[in-house]
Amino acid sequence: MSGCTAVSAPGKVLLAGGYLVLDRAYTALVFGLDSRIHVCIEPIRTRSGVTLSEIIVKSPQFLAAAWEYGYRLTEGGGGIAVTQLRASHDSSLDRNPFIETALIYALTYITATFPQAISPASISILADQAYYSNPGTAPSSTSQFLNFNVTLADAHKTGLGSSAALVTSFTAAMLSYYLPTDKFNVENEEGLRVLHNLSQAAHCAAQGKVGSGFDIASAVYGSCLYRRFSPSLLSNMPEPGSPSFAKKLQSLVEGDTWDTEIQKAAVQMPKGLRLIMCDVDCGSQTPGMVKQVLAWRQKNKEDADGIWADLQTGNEALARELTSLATTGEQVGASDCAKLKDLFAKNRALIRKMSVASKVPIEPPQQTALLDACSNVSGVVGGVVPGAGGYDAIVVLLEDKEEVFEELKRVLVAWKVDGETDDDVKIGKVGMLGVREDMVGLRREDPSIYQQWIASGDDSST
Ligand SMILES: Nc1ncnc2c1ncn2[C@@H]1O[C@H](COP(=O)(O)OP(=O)(O)O)[C@@H](O)[C@H]1O
Ligand SMILES: C[C@@](O)(CCOP(=O)(O)OP(=O)(O)O)CC(=O)O
Repeated sequence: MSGCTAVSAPGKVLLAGGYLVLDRAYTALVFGLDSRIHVCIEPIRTRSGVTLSEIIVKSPQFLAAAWEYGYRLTEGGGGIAVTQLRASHDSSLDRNPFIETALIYALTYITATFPQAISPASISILADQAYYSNPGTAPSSTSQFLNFNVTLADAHKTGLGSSAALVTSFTAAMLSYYLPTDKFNVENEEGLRVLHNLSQAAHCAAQGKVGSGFDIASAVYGSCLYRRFSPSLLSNMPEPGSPSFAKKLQSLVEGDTWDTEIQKAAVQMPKGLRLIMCDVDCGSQTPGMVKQVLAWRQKNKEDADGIWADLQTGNEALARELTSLATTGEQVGASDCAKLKDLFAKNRALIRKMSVASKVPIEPPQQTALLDACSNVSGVVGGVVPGAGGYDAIVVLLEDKEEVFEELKRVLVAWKVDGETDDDVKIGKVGMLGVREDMVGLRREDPSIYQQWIASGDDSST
């Protein structure tokens, strides 16, 4: 595994501050998770010694998940352009916009910062199980990763932020591989700042929209209190390939115009507590929730400002209480959690107020019933619908004890919704995801953990 560079980035859960975080006047509490997306990059090895001018990207846990790119420096400072290559004449092009955009942005930044002829490379992506609910199979008893036996399009995502973790670890792996450590190092603050800014730019470009970016922030920095960057920073970026794109990207990424605020110390997990994520199977999903909430807010400024201000106060109090319990360093038990319980209940009431007023099912009645049932389990502190809310997930804070975990699991496994609901949405099975919070963001990995996955990455056919 010599010449290999490997990193991983965590998934996320937005415990508090959904919708508010879209506006710089408010903040959000985001927890990184212990489910990670790993990226390993190495020189392309060929038996014949032929050198290919290609970057090959593979996601070997999925069927037919390989993307090959040719690359060239464009004229007029437009940066690096990539062309996806077909595996054979008759095969169709299966594009992966997140990989393609991260590749263009990373190569453009690399060549602008440290001009060089980009050497061919092979990149492997490996995701921890919890990102997808498809049952995987282990290729061997020692493998940390599973084969999902489906294509990426058929994989069922659990909403942990796979594209943000992917873009962040892909970008970090590329920059670490092609740049000398005095130009980029994930182990120092400046390296993380560059990684954050470049990953935000690439992720927004791939998504075709500028979101709050909390998912990229937690992929880079781990759990934190997050205040977003001004959206105008990215909405004014030119298209890749257009004149001076490379210089503009470099000065955007390295410049001091970023106003993101990351407070790591303000979000902590007390000793003796943990988070659990639950995936809810449901018959329908509500598209455009963000659009609808923001449209309602614009038309009902006064009502919305009141709810937003109360939620912000509650969210800050929640962060303060978690941090204050954590900083004692003492084991926290049920008797220490009365204030936390109260804060969860108050925040949920405000979210329901927002939900009813905007007519957007952020915490719909089906989720209220489920969260109430979870909150009644002895040892559970509270739960909320994370992020944008809706029908498909909940996050629960509980005492980190086997018996609490088992009792919660029993309630969830048996969960079914009886009776009619106004919106005709039935939530089905509720599953616990094998994840918990993790404070650590992007980190280097030992490439030997991928050995059995990337041995097949050798391009021995050429
Ligand atoms: N393991 C993976 N390998 C390659 N691409 C991936 C992988 N996981 C996610 N992606 C990319 O990210 C996209 C999913 O992103 P998105 O819809 O934003 O979901 P999420 O909410 O999980 O970020 C996929 O369509 C694919 O392009
Ligand atoms: C509404 C939001 O503030 C939070 C959405 O959080 P989710 O965790 O629900 O997001 P997805 O992973 O994109 O589904 C929008 C934002 O901050 O961009």
